[in-house]
Amino acid sequence: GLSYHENWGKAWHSPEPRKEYDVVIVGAGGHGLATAYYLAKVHGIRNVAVLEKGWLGGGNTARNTTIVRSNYLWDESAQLYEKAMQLWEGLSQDLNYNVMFSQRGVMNLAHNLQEVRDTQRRINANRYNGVDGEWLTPAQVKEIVPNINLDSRYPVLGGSFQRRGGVARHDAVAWGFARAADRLGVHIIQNCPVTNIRRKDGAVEGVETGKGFIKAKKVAVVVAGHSSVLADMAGVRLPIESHPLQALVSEPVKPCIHTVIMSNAVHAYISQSDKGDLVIGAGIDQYLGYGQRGSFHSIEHTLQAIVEMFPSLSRVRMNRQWGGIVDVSPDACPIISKTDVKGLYFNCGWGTGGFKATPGSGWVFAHTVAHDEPHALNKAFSIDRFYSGHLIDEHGAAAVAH
Ligand SMILES: Cc1cc2nc3c(=O)[nH]c(=O)nc-3n(C[C@H](O)[C@H](O)[C@H](O)COP(=O)(O)OP(=O)(O)OC[C@H]3O[C@@H](n4cnc5c(N)ncnc54)[C@H](O)[C@@H]3O)c2cc1C
Ligand SMILES: CSCC(=O)[O-]
Repeated sequence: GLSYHENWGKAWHSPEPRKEYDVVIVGAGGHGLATAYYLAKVHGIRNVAVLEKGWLGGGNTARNTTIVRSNYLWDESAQLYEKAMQLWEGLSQDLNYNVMFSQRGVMNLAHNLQEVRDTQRRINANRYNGVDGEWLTPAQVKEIVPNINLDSRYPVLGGSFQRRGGVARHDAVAWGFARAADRLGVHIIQNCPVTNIRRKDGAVEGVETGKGFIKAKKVAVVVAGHSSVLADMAGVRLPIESHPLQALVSEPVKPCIHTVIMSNAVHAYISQSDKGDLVIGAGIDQYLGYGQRGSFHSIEHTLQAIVEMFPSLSRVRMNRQWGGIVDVSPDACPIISKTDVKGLYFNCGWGTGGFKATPGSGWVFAHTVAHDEPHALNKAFSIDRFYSGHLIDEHGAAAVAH
């Protein structure tokens, strides 16, 4: 370990890898770091290494628009995301690190009769699962969002509102989980790409990395957009497509958006950061790619949609645009699962919406790795569903259609 002075101010150590660990987690994004934390805290498994090819929290965890909600349609999804929501509500205290979770509400707009019916159905389904949600009339939408244009080419006929939803500081989530896991003895090893997953007699043996071979009884892969790359190393087939997903922020302006507003039909969503930037996003670029960038037409389409809903923002300057690589599954639901290789587990397929699940994803994945069996909350999200056909289609709740 480091002396007090060496360690002073460091949130986590940077150890050299041991030759062997009980569990190796590939990917130090929010989900991987949360998995390590809950393995150590809940299951007492501390001989764990999180291997990260770049810097911790540098992937989608650092690149997302930070929306947190749990108002998904199907029981399996609503219960999993609601577990995450409940963990969010105590996360800063648990990690002793302010993740800046701001429950300012999340609004999903309806622009035609079908969306009205689908949205009201989802609110009722949410209530069965103990997920808060209410229907807003257009007047109620306007009361919460005074500068919205209700009468654009896509008239606002109402919307759902989840008041417990909101936003969080994405970097702080990664830093909080990393610091807490480190203090429980987890090794977080950055600049350590996994280049192969070694197997023997149908079981995982360990991983080859930029820092040499590391033996492990269990390997848990949480690499989001690179999931297919890692799966290929282990001969595992995943029904995952990797697409660019872009977002952008404006110059800081005075507080004018006090909640999160999402529209599937107009195809954009917006919130305002504590610094005053308007945080804007939409759907994926339709081509497959591993570049953390996207096409200009996606940004243009998104801004047209935003100006359609908020004409008053038409002269605000955009400051930054970026992209991530999202791992989209056929039913817009995650795969949190054992595989046919003994001791090898995958947690992926979160697509455009996994940040909101971060604590819940880590919590159930840690259980799955510790017990070699899924928790009741992720049992339905096994890779086998793509063989059995028991999909859980959440494209409608994915906020901005993939
Ligand atoms: C622009 C954008 C906006 C989004 N907005 C939202 C939102 O508002 N709300 C929401 O819920 N979700 C949102 N998402 C989705 C969300 O960001 C992701 O689902 C979630 O962050 C995935 O977390 P993760 O830890 O699994 O992945 P990541 O944070 O990407 O972590 C995976 C890590 O694995 C590492 N890795 C990859 N290959 C290797 C290797 N071979 N060896 C070692 N390490 C490796 C990567 O470097 C990376 O650090 C958005 C995504 C993007 C891109
Ligand atoms: C990128 S979309 C965010 C969400 O799913 O709420």
